[in-house]
Amino acid sequence: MTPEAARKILAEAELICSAENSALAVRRVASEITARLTNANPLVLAVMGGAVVFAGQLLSLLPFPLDFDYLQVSRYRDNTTGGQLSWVVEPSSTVAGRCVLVVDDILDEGITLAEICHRLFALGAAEVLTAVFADKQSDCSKPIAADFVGITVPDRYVFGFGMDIKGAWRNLPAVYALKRE
Ligand SMILES: O=P(O)(O)OC[C@H]1O[C@H](OP(=O)(O)OP(=O)(O)O)[C@H](O)[C@@H]1O
Ligand SMILES: Nc1nc2[nH]cnc2c(=O)[nH]1
Repeated sequence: MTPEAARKILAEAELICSAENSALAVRRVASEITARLTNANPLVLAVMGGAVVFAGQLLSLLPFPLDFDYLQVSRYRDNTTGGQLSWVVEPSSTVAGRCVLVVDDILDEGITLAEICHRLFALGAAEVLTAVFADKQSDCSKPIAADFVGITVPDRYVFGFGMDIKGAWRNLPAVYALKRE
């Protein structure tokens, strides 16, 4: 996408969650995770690339021992609707016997997070917990619910705070919804 096209998309978009409220949501999630996992020595796995902002901010707010690694799956690529899930990077650290905390930007249909949890249990994880920055409201039932949720977003395509629109605007500190067609 050209820089001009990216700027036009942002200019026409609707603010869903300000930078201030996004930061507050991360702090609240960090407190909830701390209360639950202080003594668990978890392996925190960020789902790249969408989790980059959430995971980065969250990690610095977790005041207990943990290991960090990442995995990568892709289902949307440059589209605004999901397709076939493909594994780009499998978890490389040893997950067997570990308490694993999966961190992702958004839970939409839930297919991505459900597949990741399934894979981690297959690799022998003792416990798998999930944290998403945004949970999308939906009338359809999802195959998984996240253990920790930052904000709820409407059933529209959203971007910012790690979430992209055709590769652009992961770097925004706030969350926006794409202009309605
Ligand atoms: O709940 P679902 O409907 O399965 O969608 C959620 C997934 O979609 C996005 O990933 P995407 O495939 O766009 O990859 P990305 O992280 O590279 O943007 C997002 O980062 C979540 O992992
Ligand atoms: N950027 C982005 N990625 C998604 N993956 C699943 N739903 C969404 C969404 O609304 N925005």
